[in-house]
Amino acid sequence: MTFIDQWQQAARRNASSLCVGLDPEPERLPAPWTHDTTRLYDFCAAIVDATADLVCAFKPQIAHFAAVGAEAQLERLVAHIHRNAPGVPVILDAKRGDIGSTARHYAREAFERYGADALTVSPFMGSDSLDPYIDSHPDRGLFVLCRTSNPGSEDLQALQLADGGPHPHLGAERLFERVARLATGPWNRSGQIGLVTGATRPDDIARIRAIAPDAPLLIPGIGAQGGDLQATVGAARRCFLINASRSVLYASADADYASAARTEAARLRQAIAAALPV
Ligand SMILES: O=c1ccn([C@@H]2O[C@H](COP(=O)(O)O)[C@@H](O)[C@H]2O)c(=O)[nH]1
Repeated sequence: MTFIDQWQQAARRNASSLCVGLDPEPERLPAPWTHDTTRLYDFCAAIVDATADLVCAFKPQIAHFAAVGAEAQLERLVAHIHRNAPGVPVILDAKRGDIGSTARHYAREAFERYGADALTVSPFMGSDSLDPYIDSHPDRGLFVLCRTSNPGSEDLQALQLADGGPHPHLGAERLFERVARLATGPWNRSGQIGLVTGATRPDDIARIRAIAPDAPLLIPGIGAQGGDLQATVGAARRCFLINASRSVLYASADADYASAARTEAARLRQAIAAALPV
């Protein structure tokens, strides 16, 4: 089954557009695990078990594991998701971007070593940096960074392009608009490409939706980053995954962290549904 089919089935089954991000911070683990880097798996697996019926995807962030030498825990965690939350896809957030044999190794790492169903990638090196993923794993998803949620996304992504783009009379195309057009157009040979666009800029989500009416949008920035849920959902309209990491993982700092994560995930799932246009 392709990534998009799997994700859409999970979204329907759980009536959810919520993606829970798994970004474990050793110093924020509940006692007695605080600072214990051997407990990332245990912490995240409990979050998965508490929220599996409330989400359309999980998004582990690779750096949170690799930085402390916990790659084996990430492998176990993805296997745990596939076993305990069957059909819920795993989006590995690694923001890879390279060419040729290096990109082929990144594809093997994400899809074979970790068993991810989709991967986040950078478009900076152009179409041939995506080809190795598509050629080796055409059924897996790729989420291309388009308009990211951080303040620095303004530095490059908002720049107007000197060639103007396809409709210069409407204003010069901006870099993120070009990424949206190319990544979901000619670069999308597998039909499994989506875009990452931050909830901190709902107007630009609306612009991206106009360029790519059917593209899956992975939207971080709700919760800890303060994105406006109502405006975000109104702009994306359909075919999106709203990611929340810290606001779910650390809903409680105490032993009840998993049930608190469930309460927050249920609240978010409901708030997303309530914000959908009728
Ligand atoms: O534009 C982007 C792209 C990726 N991220 C990642 O999403 C989560 C957000 O975590 P929160 O705790 O919900 O803020 C994190 O893994 C980021 O690396 C993003 O925030 N913005």
